[in-house]
Amino acid sequence: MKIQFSKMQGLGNDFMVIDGVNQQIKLSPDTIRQLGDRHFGIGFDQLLLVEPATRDDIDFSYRIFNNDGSEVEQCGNGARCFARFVHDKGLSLKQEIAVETARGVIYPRLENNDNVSVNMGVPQFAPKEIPFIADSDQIIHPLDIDGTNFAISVVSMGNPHAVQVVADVETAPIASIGPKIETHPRFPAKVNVGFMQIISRDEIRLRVFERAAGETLACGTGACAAVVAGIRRGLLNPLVRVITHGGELSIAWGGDSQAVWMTGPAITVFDGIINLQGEEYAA
Ligand SMILES: N[C@@H](CCC[C@H](N)C(=O)O)C(=O)O
Repeated sequence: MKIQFSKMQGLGNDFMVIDGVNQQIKLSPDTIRQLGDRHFGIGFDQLLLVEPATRDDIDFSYRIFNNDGSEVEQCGNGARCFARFVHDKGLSLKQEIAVETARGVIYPRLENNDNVSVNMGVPQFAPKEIPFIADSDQIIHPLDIDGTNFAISVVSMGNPHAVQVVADVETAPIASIGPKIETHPRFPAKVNVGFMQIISRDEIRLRVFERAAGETLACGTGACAAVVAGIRRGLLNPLVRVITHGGELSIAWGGDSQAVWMTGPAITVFDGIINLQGEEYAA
């Protein structure tokens, strides 16, 4: 079975994007892991599967898999690449698209300057995947790691994030503390771990140790979560420039029950065809 795909990236967070509207695709977690391998496969942080809408009021469904094969609820950089993909492949002529994800509908919009803006929905502060946080008014939660308390803010952008403020993202212990927070027993569904350095009320530097994927060059939902956490902590203005190792995003949030807006690039690197064996690839 041959599968056509595009390799895409948003700020260096990279994706294998598959048209599941015109191709019948069924991939096992094992296969996704193999495809995601940077030496033996195509290599990506996440695989995005574009599928037909299940309802009349939306345009597409969109499924997201980390490169370990696990399916996740949301992906910000992926949402921008998804919008660029359906437009460039002629699957939709609309400038603004309604897309169903595992955790609600989001609305990517193609801008005239090649950027994509996405209404990422309303953040949540006592997400159901983090049962110990019953009080959404509590903005900072202590988290014990090997006897040291880390002051984290928990934000769900559909997927879970634990954000902390650090003095310098370049020297922050991402590789050692990231996995410990990701797999901390207080996060039974695991968590994406954000390290945010406040540069000013309008600008942050951010590194994210992503759940299942490890540190990526940028994380879109991580940027939304960090800005929301910073605004709730009284450290940031409603419009913030987020600088990552892969480039910059603009994140806007008006507070309370308002949706978060994310704006940034979405780039196609190449198109490809992969020849896969086995019936699991042909539905
Ligand atoms: N890179 C993404 C987030 C992908 C999913 C994440 N690793 C999770 O497990 O929730 C983004 O840009 O948001």
